[in-house]
Amino acid sequence: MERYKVIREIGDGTCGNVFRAYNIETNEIVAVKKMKRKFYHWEECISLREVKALQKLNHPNIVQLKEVTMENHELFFIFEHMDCNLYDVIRERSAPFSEEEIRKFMLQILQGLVYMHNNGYFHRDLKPENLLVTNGIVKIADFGLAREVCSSPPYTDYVSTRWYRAPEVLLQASAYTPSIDMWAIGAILAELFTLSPLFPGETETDQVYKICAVLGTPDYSLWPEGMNLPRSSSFQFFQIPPRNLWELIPNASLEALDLIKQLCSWDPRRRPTAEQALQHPFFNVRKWVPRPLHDASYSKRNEPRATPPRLELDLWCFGKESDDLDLTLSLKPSSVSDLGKHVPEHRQEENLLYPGYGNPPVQPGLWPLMSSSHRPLGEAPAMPSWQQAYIADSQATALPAAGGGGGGGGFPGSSPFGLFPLQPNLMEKRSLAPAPIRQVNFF
Ligand SMILES: Nc1ncnc2c1ncn2[C@@H]1O[C@H](COP(=O)(O)OP(=O)(O)OP(=O)(O)O)[C@@H](O)[C@H]1O
Repeated sequence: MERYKVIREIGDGTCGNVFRAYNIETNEIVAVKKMKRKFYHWEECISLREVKALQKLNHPNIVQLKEVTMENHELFFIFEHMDCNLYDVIRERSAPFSEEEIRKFMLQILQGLVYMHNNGYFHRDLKPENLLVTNGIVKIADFGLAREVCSSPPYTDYVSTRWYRAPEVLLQASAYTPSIDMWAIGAILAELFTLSPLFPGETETDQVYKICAVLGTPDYSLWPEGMNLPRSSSFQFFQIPPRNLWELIPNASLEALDLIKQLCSWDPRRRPTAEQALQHPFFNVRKWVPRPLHDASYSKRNEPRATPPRLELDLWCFGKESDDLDLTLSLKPSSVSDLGKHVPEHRQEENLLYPGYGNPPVQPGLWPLMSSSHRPLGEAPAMPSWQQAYIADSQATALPAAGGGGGGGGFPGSSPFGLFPLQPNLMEKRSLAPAPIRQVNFF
């Protein structure tokens, strides 16, 4: 370790202290993570999950482990240095991120996650603190809890941060899948919009309550397997109707709300995989511009916005011909003029992508939602076969071999997305509160 000179401490985690340091031979700035526990054998060190996972993972959106060193029974990881973590970035914001900024963050995180899941690992502790940022580049860090998908359940040592913990983990499922990472991604996506955590539970029970308060109480139709989890029988589910995500996250587009809703599905099998999430219309926004209506008020761009219209989302237009089977989202405004006021103010070049822009309207604005899975409304996205096999026997089943991305349930050229209708507006509007001082608890 004499090759490194510590500049200052930059992180104090559960497992280690992290320091900004530089290599005195090369002057390279690095992050040194000094593990808190002592190690007595080198074998102990190299069998650590963080080492095993990071040795195998090499991706621009995964923090790079450069070196592992043991000295006087102390273990040091030398990482590429990143400027800050996403929690710091969120905390320092005085105004919400634009959707474009959020899209850029999410794109990178999901790309790292696709790579990781396709290589047979899931993270199990995704949270803003574990997403490191330098000049807009985001990298996934802290693989201390990363699990090989082929390791055998039960997973008794799980200790992920509560606010981002998936319901199946809270309800003590003994086996779970990479979809627990997708739940965390949904919570993080929502937080990027509001700058506040979506499910800030103070205890495990409160955590389930907070989830119910947003998604509504689950039942057999929403999550049949969930009702039989060990803790479900002893657990008093709070009977709470779902909230309208639009009200909770007023600055998010319909596409973003839909992605959050799908990622934060009670049933892990309804959550899109990372690969599927990347195919969601949220990442294709320029292709899915709503058709502007012929409404004079829309052209008055500088006028203050009226109260948002009440919109009802619906799926329709299932034709009988195979070519007609793409899902189409219809906006059903309470009045045409309401919709005109609601239509987002896309920049000129975005509007140009919509064929027929400027034509007199003949029908409400439509977004095709790129589904060729032809599943009925409300059914879970098609589950990749590896995930089915994994759940089927609750035993070790390795993910398909890594590589450019083919495995892990991706559907190049198609997407599993349909929209679940947004819930009725049941509760009062939550304001955009400044990010709270975060207390992160572990069990
Ligand atoms: N490569 C890095 N570059 C810059 N900062 C880093 C780096 N790695 C970690 N940090 C900082 O240190 C903090 C703690 O790091 P890390 O999460 O790896 O430790 P931990 O002990 O495993 O933490 P946790 O309590 O989340 O399990 C991070 O949130 C981040 O702010």
